[in-house]
Amino acid sequence: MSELLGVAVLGAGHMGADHIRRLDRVVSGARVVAVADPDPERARRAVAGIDGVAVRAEVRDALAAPGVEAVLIASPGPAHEEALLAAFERGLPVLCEKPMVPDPAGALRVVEAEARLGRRLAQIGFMRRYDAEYRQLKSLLDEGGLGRPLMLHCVHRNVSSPPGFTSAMLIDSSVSHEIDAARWLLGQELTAVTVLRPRPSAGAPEGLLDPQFVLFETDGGALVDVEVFVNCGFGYQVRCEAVCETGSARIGEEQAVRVTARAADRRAVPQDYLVRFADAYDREVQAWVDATRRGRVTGPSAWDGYAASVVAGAGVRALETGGRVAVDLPRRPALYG
Ligand SMILES: NC(=O)C1=CN([C@@H]2O[C@H](COP(=O)(O)OP(=O)(O)OC[C@H]3O[C@@H](n4cnc5c(N)ncnc54)[C@H](O)[C@@H]3O)[C@@H](O)[C@H]2O)C=CC1
Ligand SMILES: O=C1[C@@H](O)[C@H](O)[C@@H](O)[C@H](O)[C@H]1O
Repeated sequence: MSELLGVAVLGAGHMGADHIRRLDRVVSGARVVAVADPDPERARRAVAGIDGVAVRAEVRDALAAPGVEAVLIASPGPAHEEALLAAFERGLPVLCEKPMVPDPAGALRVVEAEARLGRRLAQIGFMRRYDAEYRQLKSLLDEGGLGRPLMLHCVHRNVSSPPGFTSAMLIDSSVSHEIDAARWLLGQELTAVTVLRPRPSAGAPEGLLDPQFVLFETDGGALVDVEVFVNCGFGYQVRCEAVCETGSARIGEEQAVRVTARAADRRAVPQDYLVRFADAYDREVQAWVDATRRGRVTGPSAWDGYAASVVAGAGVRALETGGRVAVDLPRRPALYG
C-alpha cells in the first residue's frame, strides 16, 4: 500500500463531490486518484485543483487507473451492485454510500459475492453510526441505566426531494437510515412493517406520497415509528427519542447555534444533511481510510446493507398494499459475526 491510500470515487454528484473534497482536504492518509461519472464535466468540476486524477466515464476504467487501492461509491443506488461486484473482482476495499443496493435480490448477490471471497471488503455509508449524538444515545442504551428500550420515535425531514425521487424512495433511500440506526441502537432485528400516510402535502411534487408514517416491530418486542417528510420546506431535521422503562433520551434538537437579537431568540435550522451530518461523514471516511490502511474492514457491513434493503423492501410492499408486511431476513452468515 502506498503512503497515501489511492481512492477511486464513483459518482461525482452531491455526495461524490463532497467526499472528494473530504478525501482531499479533511481526512488524512488518502488521496483521490480516479473519478468515474457518465457526466465528465461534473467529474472534472469535482476534482478541479487536485493534481493527477484520472477522470473516466466508465466505472471499470476508473478502477483500472494507476494507483487505485480502494473505492468510494457515490453513484445512485441502482448503480451500486455493478460497482461493488467490479471492486470485489479486483479485491478492492470499498466504502459504498447507502442504500447498498435498493433491490433486496441485488443486495443478496453482493453479500454472496463477498462471502465467496471469504473476507469483508465493503463498508456501507450509514454515517449516523459516526454521529456524536447517535453514539451517545447508543452508549446510554448499552449501559442499560434507563431500562429496556420500549419505543423509538424518529423524525426524518428534508427541505425538498431531488428530481426523480419516488414514493418508494422515502422508504428505501431516506428511511434506510432509520432502519440501520434502529437495528444498531437496539441490537434487534426489524420483523414487520406497516406504512400509513396522511393526505400528501401540497408542497410535495404531484403524485409523491409525502409524508409517510412508518411503523416497525422488532424481534425484541420494541416498536419504532418514523415520520418521513422529504418536502417539508423548512429544514433538515433528524430526531430520535428512545423511550425506555425508566427514562427517555432524545437527540437531534440542539445542533444549531442559538442567536438572541432584536427581541427574539432564533435557532438556525440546518438545510441539508451535508451540514447536519458533516462531522459524521468526516469521522466515517477517516475511520474507513484508517482501517483500510491497516488492512481491516470495520463499520456497517454488507450484511447490514442487505438487512436494510430487505426491511425497506417489506416497507415498500406495505406502502403499496396498505397492510402489515413481515420481514423475511435469512440467518446471518458467519462472515458477519
Ligand atoms: N449518507 C447520506 O446521508 C447520503 C447519501 N446519499 C447517497 O449517495 C449516493 C449518491 O447520491 P447523490 O450524490 O445525492 O446523487 P447525485 O444525483 O447528486 O449524483 C450521482 C452522480 O452519479 C453519477 N452516476 C450515474 N450513474 C453512474 C454510474 N453508473 N457510475 C458512476 N457514476 C454514476 C451521476 O452522473 C451523478 O453525477 C446515493 O446512493 C444516495 O442515496 C445521498 C445523500 C446523502
Ligand atoms: O441519504 C440521504 C438522501 O439520499 C435521502 O434522500 C435523504 O432523505 C436523507 O436525509 C439523506 O441523508
